[in-house]
Amino acid sequence: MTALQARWQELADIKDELALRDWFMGTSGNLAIKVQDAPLEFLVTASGKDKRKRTSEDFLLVDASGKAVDDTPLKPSAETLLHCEVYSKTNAGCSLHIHTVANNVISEIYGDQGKIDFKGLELIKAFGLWDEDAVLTIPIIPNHAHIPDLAEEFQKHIQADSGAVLIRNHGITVWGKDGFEAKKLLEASEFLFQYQMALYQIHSQ
Ligand SMILES: CSC[C@@H](O)[C@@H](O)C(=O)COP(=O)(O)O
Ligand SMILES: [Zn+2]
Repeated sequence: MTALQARWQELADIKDELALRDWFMGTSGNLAIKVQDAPLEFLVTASGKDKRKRTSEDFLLVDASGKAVDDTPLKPSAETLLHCEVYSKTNAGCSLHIHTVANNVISEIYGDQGKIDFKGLELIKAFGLWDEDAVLTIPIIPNHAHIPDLAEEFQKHIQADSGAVLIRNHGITVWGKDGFEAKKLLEASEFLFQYQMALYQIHSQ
């Protein structure tokens, strides 16, 4: 199996798992996985597809600028530039972006603060935060419609080889060493958002 085939299968399996959670409503979401460095090439989801279906046209290979490497009628995700920022600034191997009700609601409630902090919750350990008084901060950025502007805003918050950024009333992008790590951060983030939303509802009664 070539590196390309191995990464394709890895990303297709992640896509299926996220689809089972119903995390691709209305064709939203996009996924990427690095295939090689120097020159950088990564697989990214084709734009506008029903990501619950598994087909041979789900992904295409793009370069560091997000352009298709091969001659193909497929269009890279509209948000490919965000994935480009991740791979150009870190050693991450996988980046995932989804829209959920919980991540949208949390991004709106805490959007004016530009971040949300989580403290004293077991699941922040998924981000490597093991100390009792550790705080997980997830930045929240404005949802610029112009993707180069969004990518510019987004890249300011890429400070490590793994992380997460919320885009206000849009969704979340996470990245990690490989598919397993990125999916772990995504699931942990969504747990934390659902928890916070439930708490908010109780407190506002
Ligand atoms: C159809 S709503 C979602 C899109 O506008 C976008 O935010 C998204 O996540 C998916 O776009 P795509 O171009 O399919 O990768
Ligand atoms: Zn999106």
